[in-house]
Amino acid sequence: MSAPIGVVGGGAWGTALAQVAAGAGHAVRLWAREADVVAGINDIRENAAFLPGIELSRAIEATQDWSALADARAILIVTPAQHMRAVLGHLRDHTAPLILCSKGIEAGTLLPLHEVARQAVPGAPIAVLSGPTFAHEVAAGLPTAVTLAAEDADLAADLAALVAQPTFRPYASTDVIGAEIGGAVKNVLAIACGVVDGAGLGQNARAALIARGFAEMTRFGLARGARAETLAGLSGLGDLVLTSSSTSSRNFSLGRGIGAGTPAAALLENRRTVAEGAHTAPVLREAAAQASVDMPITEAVCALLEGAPVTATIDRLLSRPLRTEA
Ligand SMILES: NC(=O)C1=CN([C@@H]2O[C@H](COP(=O)(O)OP(=O)(O)OC[C@H]3O[C@@H](n4cnc5c(N)ncnc54)[C@H](O)[C@@H]3O)[C@@H](O)[C@H]2O)C=CC1
Ligand SMILES: O=C(CO)COP(=O)(O)O
Repeated sequence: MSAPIGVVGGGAWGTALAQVAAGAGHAVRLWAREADVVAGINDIRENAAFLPGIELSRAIEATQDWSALADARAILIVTPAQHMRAVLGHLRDHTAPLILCSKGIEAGTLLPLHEVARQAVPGAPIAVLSGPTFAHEVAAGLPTAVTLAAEDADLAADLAALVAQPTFRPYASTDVIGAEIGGAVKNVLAIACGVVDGAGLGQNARAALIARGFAEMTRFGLARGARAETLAGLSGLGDLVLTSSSTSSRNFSLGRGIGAGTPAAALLENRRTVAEGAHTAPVLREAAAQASVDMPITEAVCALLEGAPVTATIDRLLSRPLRTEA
């Protein structure tokens, strides 16, 4: 039997990706933080806390023991973005490729996650997997496609082949920063689209917001070295279209609640699942200011998360001076 695939993170997405890797024929070791998640996967083949209702493959072995990942041929990293550096500290001496599947930018350093991983695990080649992928659909075997990016084109192609299935199609890329920025920014834009929905502003407004949001993503991405075609691909526009129009998105749902009048703080209090956009928004605002990129939608989302009134925030966005579209 060949070496197993490792997965770090027993949330919805880590569990769904473990199911994908098992479906591609691999033994899978899934490191999870919660004892109840480990017991549920090993004993009744279900992650009831984060991915209920999906029967998990017997090829997945859950563990809380880091040494179980020692012989992994590749490790998928699927923790919330702001915990990634701490979690990677446990893998410091690993040399197997790490595939980062989280979406965000590190607070404080403003670093994209592949640079965090490079610092934390200096001997490991780094790749990024990102795209339109609601965990419950992927785990149920419904089809999708993702971007799998690594600076080394051969590594990207090898890792894509490692996890591919007919219903899970990775497209290899060498644009690592592009794949990361799309996923991070779309979560913030999904909150904004949820606000428009919750406030009852209509479908035209949401379409306009998606288009102007994509312009915002593109400005920021290009300033940080991303390629335009990556931003217009699966990990950028593809994921933006998905999450900006569905209540299956935690970020969209958070925005919808805010738009309907519930304070953001109340919606964020005591949640067990992660809405990454709420963590990314203030970091993105700071990174945009540092790069001198105008991101009015991101600023509006930050204001709403900080408790600004919905109507006044939307009025401010709509009363910006008229400008050219380009
Ligand atoms: N759920 C989805 O459909 C998708 C999620 N992602 C990304 O994957 C990443 C993980 O999200 P999900 O699996 O959905 O999470 P989740 O919301 O299902 O579960 C929360 C996760 O956070 C972990 N966690 C909480 N506190 C922690 C700490 N102090 N240290 C380490 N881990 C901690 C929990 O162990 C659990 O794994 C996020 O960056 C998300 O944006 C990406 C694509 C799809
Ligand atoms: O990233 C996702 C789908 O690609 C999941 O979106 P949410 O985190 O908003 O649920």
